Amino acid sequence: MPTSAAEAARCRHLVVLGSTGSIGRSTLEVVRHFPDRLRVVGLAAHRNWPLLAEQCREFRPTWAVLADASVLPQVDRQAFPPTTELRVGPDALVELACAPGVDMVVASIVGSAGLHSAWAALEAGKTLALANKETLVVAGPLILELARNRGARLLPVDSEHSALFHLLEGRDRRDVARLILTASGGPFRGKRASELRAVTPEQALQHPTWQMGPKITIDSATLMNKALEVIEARWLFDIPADRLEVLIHPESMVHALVEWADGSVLAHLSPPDMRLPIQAALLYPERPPGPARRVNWQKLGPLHFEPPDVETFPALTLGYEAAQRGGTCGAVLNAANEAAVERFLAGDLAFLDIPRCCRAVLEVHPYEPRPSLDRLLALDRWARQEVSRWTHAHLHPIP
Ligand SMILES: NC(=O)C1=CN([C@@H]2O[C@H](COP(=O)(O)OP(=O)(O)OC[C@H]3O[C@@H](n4cnc5c(N)ncnc54)[C@H](OP(=O)(O)O)[C@@H]3O)[C@@H](O)[C@H]2O)C=CC1
Ligand SMILES: CC(=O)[C@@H](O)[C@H](O)COP(=O)(O)O
Ligand SMILES: [Mn+2]
Repeated sequence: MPTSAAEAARCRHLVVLGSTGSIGRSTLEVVRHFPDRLRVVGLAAHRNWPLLAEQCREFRPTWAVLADASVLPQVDRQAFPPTTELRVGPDALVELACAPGVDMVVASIVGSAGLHSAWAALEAGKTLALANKETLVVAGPLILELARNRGARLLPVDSEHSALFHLLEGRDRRDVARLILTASGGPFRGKRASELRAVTPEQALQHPTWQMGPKITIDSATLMNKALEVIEARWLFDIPADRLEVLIHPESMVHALVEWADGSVLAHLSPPDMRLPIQAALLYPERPPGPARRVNWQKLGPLHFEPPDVETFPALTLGYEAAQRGGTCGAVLNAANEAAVERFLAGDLAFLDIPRCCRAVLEVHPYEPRPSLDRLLALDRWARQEVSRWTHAHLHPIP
């Protein structure tokens, strides 16, 4: 806790949305490391009330939210400290995102379910530490316009985008030739499509370098994560898709590179540890020593780079197409992918069907170049129904 008035004034008041997930838990590790600089005033989860209660007992926030109200009958209110007000439902989540006295909102809910609360935080002028890439994939231009209009700062947490944000800071964007995002290649790097027909969720959930939640881990295996990141970067850095490149880098030590017009390249290196980009956002613009692992240059060994295999991993091509066309494409691709990943994890869809199904939905969707937020949300619902139809029409036993 801050000990003087000066320290208290420097202390940032945080709300962590999705505190029970992988990014949420890493965020709380960073907070634990900086008790004088960061104070948690609100925590939110979907249904995992035992972990939320444990986090509340440690961090003593003013508010806690469970976004899924149907979990309420199971909740033991005595598990929460009496000083924490527990609220339930999606409206409570949105209210928490714009609560008074909150400086920064960490958006670490997974999927487009995180969009409303991220939007509310920006609308209220809060600084948004954005891990939830789907918010920008679905509604990038609207989100950036909102942030501009409200004078709200948007700090990327996604490791590649955090790296690019810091590499580009203070530089003249007109001198950028290309932005390069690295990808680990996932657990199936080097495989041919014919070897991936019978992939199980357990195999696809074995990420080689990062410990993450299930949805993004499957996205890494299909390379859809990089597809979403191309769209995220397209809006965040206002750069056309043909100047965004993806490079497979299995060590996940280099997160992004900026190639300047004169041919020089700046790279961002750190071990694969999300506590670093999270800390960079929470304490921005300062970079004090924190809990993240550091590069050991003596033991680092060789770093490898290779082009992505888009024949085996066609999701990446979908990302480029959606980034180029813009409009409704991001929302439709994202929702189709979320629904397809859910079905794959449930055993209803084969691994190779994830990008096939996404392409089919993207191709038949009623494209609009400048959709409203309501239209994007309607298309999100529509795309999920289309995935259901597609799955039923293509039902075949998974070998
Ligand atoms: N994990 C990582 O290293 C990285 C993640 N990201 C991005 O960060 C986001 C979070 O990822 P990750 O932490 O891995 O995901 P997890 O699945 O680990 O955590 C998701 C969190 O969101 C909550 N949640 C899920 N659905 C809802 C909902 N409908 N309403 C409210 N809350 C909900 C979960 O609550 P509950 O526990 O109760 O289910 C949980 O707290 C994603 O957008 C991902 O792409 C980006 C870069 C790296
Ligand atoms: C940690 C992070 O930012 C993830 O988005 C990561 O990039 C996923 O790994 P892949 O590089 O395999 O997609
Ligand atoms: Mn990333």
